[in-house]
Amino acid sequence: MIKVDNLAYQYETQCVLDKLSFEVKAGEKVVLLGNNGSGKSTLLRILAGLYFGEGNYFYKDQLITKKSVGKTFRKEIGILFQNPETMMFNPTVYDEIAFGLREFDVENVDERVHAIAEKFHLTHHLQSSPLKLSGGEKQKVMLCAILVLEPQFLLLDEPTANMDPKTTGWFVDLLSEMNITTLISTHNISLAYELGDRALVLNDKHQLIYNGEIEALMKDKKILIEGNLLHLHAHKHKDFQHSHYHMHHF
Ligand SMILES: Nc1ncnc2c1ncn2[C@@H]1O[C@H](COP(=O)(O)OP(=O)(O)OP(=O)(O)O)[C@@H](O)[C@H]1O
Repeated sequence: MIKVDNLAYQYETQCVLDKLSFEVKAGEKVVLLGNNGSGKSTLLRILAGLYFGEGNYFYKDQLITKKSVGKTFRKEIGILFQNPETMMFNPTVYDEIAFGLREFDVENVDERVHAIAEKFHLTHHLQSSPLKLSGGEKQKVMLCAILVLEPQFLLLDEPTANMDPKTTGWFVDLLSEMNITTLISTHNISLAYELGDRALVLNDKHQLIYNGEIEALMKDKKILIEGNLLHLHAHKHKDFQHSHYHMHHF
């Protein structure tokens, strides 16, 4: 579905993605792991056609450049930002969900908005201002606004960051039911298992240091440490000092 070849990106003089190459095949659910600032959000924005880096990015074998990005690409790719508020600009939840449908001249807007709101348990909020909802509810509204367009490639940036355990469980089930190619960034390594089959790991030097099965990653201490997913912690219990590895779940 997508192929990235030697992709690099820098903000002014700071390199934040260093020559990444990987593919995501149609139907796959891939988890993107890495420390704060390793470049995950930037990568997702490039894949959504919002930023353009060096190297090549192909979507369905088409080279994506500023010039080649068209309406079909925009409709087929859905991106959920880490902070949902940055995507909200409509007066009601209804309008927020309907916005993309109207923009792309999709038929039966009202029917579609109500159907997805019901699935997401948001019907009672349809006339509310989206900004007045809780963090987790805002995330749900923006996810609805994306999914109602039936995207083919879904980019999710820390989608569970604002969700409580129950909503996170609901979200994991939703994701596994959906048959959409997905790349999802998270810090929560224990969730990685439930969110996808394959993992990509970025290190602090913004390089791709792992591309493979999540199960094998969990056993690869070297990569887990380099990706800051595992740390050696020293503890003191009374007079006894010891240290052990500790997995970072959040
Ligand atoms: N608009 C910007 N201008 C300049 N630097 C930026 C900009 N956005 C991000 N950066 C820098 O680029 C680097 C990568 O940021 P990015 O948000 O892609 O990382 P991340 O892996 O998503 O981090 P986090 O896990 O904290 O969300 C960081 O050092 C960040 O400070």
